[in-house]
Amino acid sequence: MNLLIINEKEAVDHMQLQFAEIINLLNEHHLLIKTILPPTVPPQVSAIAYDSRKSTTASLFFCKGAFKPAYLTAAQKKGARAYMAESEIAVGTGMAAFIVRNIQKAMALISAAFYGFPQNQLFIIAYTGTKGKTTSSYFTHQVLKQATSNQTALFSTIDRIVGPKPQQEFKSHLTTPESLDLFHDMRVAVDSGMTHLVMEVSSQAYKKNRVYGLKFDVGVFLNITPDHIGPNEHPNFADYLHCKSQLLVNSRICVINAQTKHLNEIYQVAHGTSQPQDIYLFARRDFQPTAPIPTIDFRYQSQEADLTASRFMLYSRTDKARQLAIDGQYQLQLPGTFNESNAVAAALTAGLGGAKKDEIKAGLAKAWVPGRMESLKTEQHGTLYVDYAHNYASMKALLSFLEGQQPHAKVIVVVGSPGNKGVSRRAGFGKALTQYADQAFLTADDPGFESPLKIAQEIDAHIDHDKVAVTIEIDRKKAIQAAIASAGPNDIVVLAGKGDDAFQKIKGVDTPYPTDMVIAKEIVRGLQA
Ligand SMILES: CC(=O)N[C@H]1[C@@H](OP(=O)(O)OP(=O)(O)OC[C@H]2O[C@@H](n3ccc(=O)[nH]c3=O)[C@H](O)[C@@H]2O)O[C@H](CO)[C@@H](O)[C@@H]1O[C@H](C)C(=O)N[C@@H](C)C(=O)N[C@H](CCC(=O)O)C(=O)O
Ligand SMILES: Nc1ncnc2c1ncn2[C@@H]1O[C@H](COP(=O)(O)OP(=O)(O)OP(=O)(O)O)[C@@H](O)[C@H]1O
Repeated sequence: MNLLIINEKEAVDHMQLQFAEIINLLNEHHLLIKTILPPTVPPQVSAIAYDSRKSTTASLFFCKGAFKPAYLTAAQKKGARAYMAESEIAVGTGMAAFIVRNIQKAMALISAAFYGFPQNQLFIIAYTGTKGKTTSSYFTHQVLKQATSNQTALFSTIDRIVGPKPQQEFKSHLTTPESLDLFHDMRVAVDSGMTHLVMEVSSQAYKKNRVYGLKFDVGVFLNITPDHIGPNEHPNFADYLHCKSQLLVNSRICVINAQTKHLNEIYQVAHGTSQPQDIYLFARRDFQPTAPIPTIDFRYQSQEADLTASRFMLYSRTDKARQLAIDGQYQLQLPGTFNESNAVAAALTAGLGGAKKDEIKAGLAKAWVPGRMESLKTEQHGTLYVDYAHNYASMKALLSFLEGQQPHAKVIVVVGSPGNKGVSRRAGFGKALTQYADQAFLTADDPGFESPLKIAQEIDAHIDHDKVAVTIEIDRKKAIQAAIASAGPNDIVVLAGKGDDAFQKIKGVDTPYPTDMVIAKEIVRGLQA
């Protein structure tokens, strides 16, 4: 954390924004309603902030979201000289003020300008999709890291890597950072010599205008299934799809998984702003669309997939695909047929970013993602998997893959569902468990302000008890202990939903949690002793 502060200082020391530039930018985007410019206030800022706790002298303060006037007062006390908001704020009297139609859009534009439009100095690859964003981003990053001699940044749900030094790696708070943080981190990346950036773009990022005005070199649409629909996220599926599709509107080159649901709608969105020669589609070799779809550029075929690795072939099918020269056999140490699809997306985007076939092969062969399909083989209690599967689609993909690999194994799953979001996941877990599990331990997973017991009971209500033996154990560690203890040597134990998370979100507090894998290893050691 310390180094980020040092970098922040290095990065922002030379930054300044004139009020005239702010006004021009806001006017260009029809966002400015009114300015208040007291003659006593110097007409420029040398810092920007949206959090009073981080506000500094001579700064511009953005009043957004669940804002309280006390935050502006706090910022002013620290030397903020201007604020931007959607309406005038009485406690800001005496400060310069920019009243705007949409504070989130305005903040994104001003942040990009303040940090000197760092995006123009980066080749940016962005992923969206209900599932696979993090995995594909890690795959792509690991390939490009080698291909660019460690000059590729990564902004993912798990980590942000803003420079080549080990100290320039931080845990993420959001999948896609707030716009100000995003442009700040891009600036640091550019100043640290980064030439490429791989990032995840969530649907919320578009909903909340965190990436407003940002153009990507390559935008990838992986897949979409109902998720993130609820009071704090999207009102309905149409809104979710609309927000996700915006990535393609804002990308110079679009890459689309042709097996995604709503393919034709998604392709039309891409086609609205990109010519067909800039749109690449990929699908499995045996994929047979049930309705006419645009030409598929790449096909891939699984050659060998087991519980620890997979090998697949990639074939170009069009002239533009052939030009990338990435046909061939690839190997992954991450199991799961769905990961082949993520790897194809990574191979394509890395190729578009300048990586050569051999570099892609070498990068993918070594690629690894924290908390995604991590396995632990035990002597007496089968094979354990820690995986971030946390909705119906991912749980189905995971469990059907494992069942296909070991049809006779007993499948034991430990899972919970978060509170205050993704409520549809509860029914989804019930359905997937009924389809694929023999035994389920329902437990806590970021219960937030809800009762974890009530959430577990809701999942349970969607399980067919003739097919699955269910135990509710809210203490996650005890649930994992019971699941492992009940597994025989040839069984499969899946610890789902938390991946590499080192906390449980309980009543607004990130409560430290050792991670599923750390707990599993400790339990296995204890059982073997
Ligand atoms: C609903 C939503 O998107 N909320 C986000 C939003 O909150 P907000 O603007 O209301 O901010 P707030 O934290 O309530 O506080 C209000 C304002 O007062 C400021 N403040 C607060 C306290 C103080 O002392 N001083 C002060 O100035 C805050 O910095 C903020 O600017 O802006 C905050 C950062 O500025 C985010 O942390 C917060 O994300 C919440 C926590 C969140 O979890 N969002 C999820 C739904 C999300 O975005 N998820 C997606 C992934 C989903 C997917 O996989 O598709 C993501 O991209 O991460
Ligand atoms: N292409 C895919 N299709 C279906 N399921 C997938 C795919 N890729 C990964 N998964 C499953 O989804 C889980 C989450 O994967 P990943 O973290 O890469 O997705 P994500 O899009 O970043 O998810 P989230 O938005 O929930 O953070 C994995 O642990 C795996 O079980």
